[in-house]
Formats: sequence, C-alpha cells, structure tokens
Amino acid sequence: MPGLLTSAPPFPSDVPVAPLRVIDYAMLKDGDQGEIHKLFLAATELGFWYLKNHGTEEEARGLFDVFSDTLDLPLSEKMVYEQGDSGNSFGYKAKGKIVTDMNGTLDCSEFFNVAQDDALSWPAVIHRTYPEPITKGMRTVVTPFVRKSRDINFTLLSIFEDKLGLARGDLVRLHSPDETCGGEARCVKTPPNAQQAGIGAHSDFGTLSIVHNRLGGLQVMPPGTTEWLYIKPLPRHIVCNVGDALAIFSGGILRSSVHRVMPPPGDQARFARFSVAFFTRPGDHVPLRHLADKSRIIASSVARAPEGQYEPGTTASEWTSRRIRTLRLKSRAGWLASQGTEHCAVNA
Ligand SMILES: O=C(O)CCC(=O)C(=O)O
Ligand SMILES: [Fe+2]
Repeated sequence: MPGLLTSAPPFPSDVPVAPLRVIDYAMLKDGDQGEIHKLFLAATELGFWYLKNHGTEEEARGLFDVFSDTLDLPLSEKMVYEQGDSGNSFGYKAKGKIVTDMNGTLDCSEFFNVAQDDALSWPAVIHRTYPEPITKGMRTVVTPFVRKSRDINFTLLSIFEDKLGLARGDLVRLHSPDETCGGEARCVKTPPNAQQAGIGAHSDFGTLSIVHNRLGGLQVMPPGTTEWLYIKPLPRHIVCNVGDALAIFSGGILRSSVHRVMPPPGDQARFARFSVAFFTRPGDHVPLRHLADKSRIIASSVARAPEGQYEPGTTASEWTSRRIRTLRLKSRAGWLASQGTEHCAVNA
C-alpha cells in the first residue's frame, strides 16, 4: 500500500528542516492555556505547526487507499472527472495542467479533490459525482475523514477567535453548513524520480489546511527569509497551516506562509509520493475582508498595514477560482495572476 511506505528510506538528516512547533490537540481540547498559547505563537510566527493526538490517523490511512485506487484508474477514466479551466477545484487535476513558476514550468503532480459538501451530504450530490473507488469508500472513509478534519479546524478556529479578541463564533460562523463552500479533501501524487516541482510556491487559498505526509518534499519559506526548509514528516503528526482567508480575516496577525512540494529528498526521491490533505474554506459568498469592526486587536493590526491590504474585494469562491483558473493559463501572466496574499505583504 503506497500510503504506508514502510519500505521507503528514512528522511535524510542533512537537509534544512523547518522548526515547526508541536501542538497537542488533546491538550487544546482540555483548554490547556500553555498549549493554546503555543498554538497562537505557531500561527502568528510561521503559520505552520505539527498537531499530535488528533485522532484522524485511521481515517487518513483509509483515505490513502481510496485515493491510490482512484489515481490508479486509467487516465481516460480519470479525465472524465477533470476539473476543467473554469476555476473549479473539485474532481481530477491531471499532470502538467498548472504552472509552478514564473517561467511557466508545468507541474508533475496529479490530484483528486472531493468536495466537503459532497462528502457531508452523501449520497445527495451537491457539486459533482466521483469515480467508483471514492463512492465505494465515501460512507466508511471519506465522510468520516472530512467530518473529523473539519471538527479539528473548527476547534482551532474557536481558539483563534478568543486569541484575536473576537466573540465566540465570529470565525466559525463564516463556515456555515447552510452555505456551499470550497472545502475539500485532496490526494496529491507525484511520480518517482521527479525532476520538477509537484506543486509550485503558493499560499493556501482558504482558512486552515491539514496535510498527512509519509515522504518528504513539502517545503516552507519562513516569512522574511528566502530559504526553503523541508517539513519533515513525523509519524502520527499532521501538518496544519493557515491559509489566505484566515490571514485576511485576522488582518495579517495569522500568517499564510508560502510553501511548495518538491521531489522527496535523498533516497526517498526514488518513490512515488502521496499526500492526503484537507482544506477548510469559508462559505462561497463570504466576503474576504478583515474583521476589524469586531476586534480591537485586529483593528490595530489593520491600521498599521497599507490601505486596503486585507480587503481584496472578492468573495471566498471568487478568490479560489481566480487562483486556480489563472494557474491553468500555463503562462508567466497566469503565474503572476494566480498569486495570493503571500505576495502582497500580508506576511511583511
Ligand atoms: O503534498 C503536500 O505535502 C502539500 C500539498 C499542498 O500544499 C496543497 O495541496 O496545497
Ligand atoms: Fe498548499
């Protein structure tokens, strides 16, 4: 089973590694103030952290199987579900469909994205249908994974509400189950011995992301630096990060850092790389705008930033579709137009 990769060589010890804080989810749930403080530091400094005791290991293992069966389907079958060029994220993204840098270099990864809305409403279809390995695993694997991952992100959001001086529910409410959203579960697969990026430098579009990694390859560029650091996969730990929407809502207090997926380091490069991710994104019609009118802490951060910095003038769904659509233009212009908060000084 590719997800477990028990035979893969270890992550090498001679590559630069990001010093992510390790946060204990069980302690957060218990209201441990020291752990809550550590989470807030992680989200404001780097915007990335490890989370242990998250309780989704089993669901993620099942999802690696479901997604690897899906990506093993013949290309012609997968192409029936291709996301297309309109900026839609749900479904299949074939290799070479998006640019990874300013020179227009194409990616070598394939993804499959399942909409949170479809997983939670199953068997009712909200956005689209899926191939058989996913429909067969929906009830037992995909939906439980989505539900648990969403609950983790909502717990983290409640903590951020308190730390940012917001009222209870001010962030969670922007992700109401009464509205469709761009939230999704994803598998990313990159081939063995890849020579180019699997996913180019980007910040995530939404609120909070969760990544389950077995092999290395994920890299982050800490704010204010120009160095790429590997995020070393740790057994039973997930990697969590802040996305653009949360950076904007918080007036830049929480950081949405640039990251990318490169071939796994050292001897791990000989293996195909699978990762499983979950993205919480705001309701489709939620305006992306700082919440300065709800918090003095956010208001004072916004007051220090350039005018209009955290008011891109779009809704959450327009923001996501612009970034996907322009990445698929496969040109330098597309690459520039695909950029998010990371390039407009949210992280300055
Ligand atoms: O595969 C990974 O480790 C990260 C994937 C990622 O950054 C993304 O899908 O946005
Ligand atoms: Fe990402």
